[in-house]
Amino acid sequence: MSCICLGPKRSGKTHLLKALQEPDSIDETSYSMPTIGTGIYRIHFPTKSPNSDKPKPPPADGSTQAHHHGGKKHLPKSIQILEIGGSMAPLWRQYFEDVKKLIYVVDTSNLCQISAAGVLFYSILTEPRLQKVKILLVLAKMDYSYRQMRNEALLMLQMSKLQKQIRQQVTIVEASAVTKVGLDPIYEWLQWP
Ligand SMILES: Nc1nc2c(ncn2[C@@H]2O[C@H](COP(=O)(O)OP(=O)(O)OP(=O)(O)O)[C@@H](O)[C@H]2O)c(=O)[nH]1
Repeated sequence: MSCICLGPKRSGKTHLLKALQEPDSIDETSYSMPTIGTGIYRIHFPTKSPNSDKPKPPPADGSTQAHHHGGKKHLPKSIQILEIGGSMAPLWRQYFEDVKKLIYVVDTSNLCQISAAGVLFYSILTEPRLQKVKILLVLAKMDYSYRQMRNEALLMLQMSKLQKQIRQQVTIVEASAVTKVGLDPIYEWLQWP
């Protein structure tokens, strides 16, 4: 799978992917079972009609191919993402072959586990097979977190130090599966090659 989603147990991966797949399927009462093993999600990118700012629903045919129109290259309409459960962390590396994009989800509302999340993140960034991979760091559950938590989370992940040492391009997005904050930049990141 060319796009994988990793992160510690209960960090919010399943919730986020479900929200990206079907925004209305998640609210503050939703619960996701721990992922034992892996899960596959097909995410359709919202499209904007020329006369409206409202995203249009995904195409019924589920088509995914990039195509050319009037000489202009169009972006893909959907992407498939493999989520690997946090309980599978010791086995994550079995899934690192042929990965082009990697989403790493951290629970920003739980600073107690963030150092452990950082250690796992570092092991991903130093993995030889992932040196050319584009990385999206999602600071999840932002609806639970107060404003300053973003900076505290990045500090505890030692991001400024890490970014000087690593070769990958890391994009950071604050998101919430409940309020849908951050979903648009994630769609954009996923859609662009
Ligand atoms: N308030 C809030 N709660 C969230 C959000 N995302 C996840 N949660 C809560 O956190 C729980 C765990 O989220 P999951 O998405 O299952 O976590 P996961 O990373 O897939 O966990 P594993 O399957 O163990 O790897 C959910 O059941 C929700 O209760 C969010 O954006 N906001």
